[in-house]
Amino acid sequence: MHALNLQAQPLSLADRLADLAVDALIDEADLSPKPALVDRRGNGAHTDLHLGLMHASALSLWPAFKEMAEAAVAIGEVDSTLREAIGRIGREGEQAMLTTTNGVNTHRGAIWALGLLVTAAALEPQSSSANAVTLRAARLALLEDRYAPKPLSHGAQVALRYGARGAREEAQLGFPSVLQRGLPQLKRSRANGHGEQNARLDALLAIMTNLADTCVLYRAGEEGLHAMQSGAQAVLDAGGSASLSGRRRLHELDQQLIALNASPGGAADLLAATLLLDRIERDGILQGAF
Ligand SMILES: CC(C)(COP(=O)(O)OP(=O)(O)OC[C@H]1O[C@@H](n2cnc3c(N)ncnc32)[C@H](O)[C@@H]1O)[C@@H](O)C(=O)NCCC(=O)NCCS
Ligand SMILES: Nc1ncnc2c1ncn2[C@@H]1O[C@H](COP(=O)(O)OP(=O)(O)OP(=O)(O)O)[C@@H](O)[C@H]1O
Repeated sequence: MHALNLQAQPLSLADRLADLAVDALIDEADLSPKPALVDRRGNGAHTDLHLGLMHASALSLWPAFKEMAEAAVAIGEVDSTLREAIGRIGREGEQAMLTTTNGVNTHRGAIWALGLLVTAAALEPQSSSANAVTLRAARLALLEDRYAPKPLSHGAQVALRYGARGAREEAQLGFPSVLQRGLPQLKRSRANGHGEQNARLDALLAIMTNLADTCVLYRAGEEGLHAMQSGAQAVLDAGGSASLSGRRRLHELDQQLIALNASPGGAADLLAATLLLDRIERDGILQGAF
């Protein structure tokens, strides 16, 4: 008779990266109080989203992130074959998301940003600094996907109206909002002893100070975008989320953005990207993986 083998199986690299991506999405959704976004307190400016839906959506994306990482390992270099493979997997992931949420867009931008980063990380797990991973992700984002449909998405409408190129440009430039805003602020606020949740809120605010968020532009135009950028800067200038006057400003910003219907969904995606890259830098990808 054989004894039952209860030893945990080591995770594959793709399993580990999919875990990290889903964790980053759940950490972003749970972080509270985020201005006008879905969080533990409520639905922010959204009528069709809630926290349970964000969690279910994040979990539904695990197979897509795993498959993207596997494609990176199998193909092994940044080329059109890999670009088109992850494009197809991303679209399938989006269908899984829409099936889970009954047609509501919970994570479209996140599939794009985190999908590229997971793929880039899996390509060279030994080279996993945020700089190196975002550079590979940018090279992938610059390649054309011949099979990508070109719908008149909200982002495309905003590009026509305001000239903002949104999620695609952010990735093609190597995620400057993450490298130059989110990650440095996360580290600064941690170093100042502000506590992890406040450091994450400050990182989100730092991203919001400068982002041309197409969700905000679509819903609230340039007035909404200005309110988001200047309001986020005011919170940081007042001492950030950990200070009493920063908290007051953050509450005002939340109220103002909700009144304008200006939900910064693009900034939320880039916070999730920041958390993913921070975790990869701190813990490595290979830990727990083979
Ligand atoms: C590039 C994407 C995001 C489409 O962009 P587009 O601007 O046309 O679309 P849409 O308005 O639907 O949404 C973009 C989403 O990006 C996020 N976002 C908004 N502004 C920004 C910004 N400045 N920076 C980063 N993300 C942003 C928001 O969550 C927003 O909802 C993507 O969905 C896409 O084209 N996918 C095709 C499939 C593919 O190639 N996938 C690759 C798998 S990794
Ligand atoms: N915590 C969050 N709350 C709200 N949106 C988020 C959050 N995290 C990420 N997002 C991003 O915001 C986007 C959803 O924004 P939005 O609802 O404005 O999208 P839309 O489909 O363009 O608009 P609408 O709902 O007006 O049709 C998603 O693509 C998602 O990636």
